[in-house]
Amino acid sequence: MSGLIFSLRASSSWPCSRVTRLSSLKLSRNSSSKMSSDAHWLSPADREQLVMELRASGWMEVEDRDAIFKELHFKTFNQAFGFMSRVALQAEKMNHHPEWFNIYNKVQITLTTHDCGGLSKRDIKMAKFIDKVALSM
Ligand SMILES: C[C@H](O)[C@H](O)[C@H]1CNC2=NC(N)=NC(=O)C2=N1
Repeated sequence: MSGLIFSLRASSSWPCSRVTRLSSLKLSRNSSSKMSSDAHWLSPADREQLVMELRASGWMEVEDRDAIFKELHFKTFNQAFGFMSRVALQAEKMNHHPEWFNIYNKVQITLTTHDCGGLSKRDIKMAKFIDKVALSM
């Protein structure tokens, strides 16, 4: 994927400042009764392993956010929109929605879990689903 829209950090360092992470931890701890476990923040070890696996298929860490980003290119707008339709149905099924932007045959996707303010298992699951659908188009 060439021509990324903004600079990304393919970094192995921890993406959030400790203060940011502590405040989000308080957030997730306060609302944990409402959130299922897969919407909780990934542990540092899980995050490192799971994000490393996704990097292999073109996902990158977003600068200054605990989020992952990927730009997908399709042959036509119809293919891109068909891809987005399938992902949209999965997003509704999972109650986990991407932040995305479509320009003709390109789809830019950012995944993060708003309820916990960072990456959770839901983002990993959605990223793997996105890769599977993209390969089938
Ligand atoms: C109220 C609703 O269930 C929540 O806002 C869901 C909807 N979709 C979501 N999508 C994402 N990416 N993160 C969330 O935390 C999230 N929460």
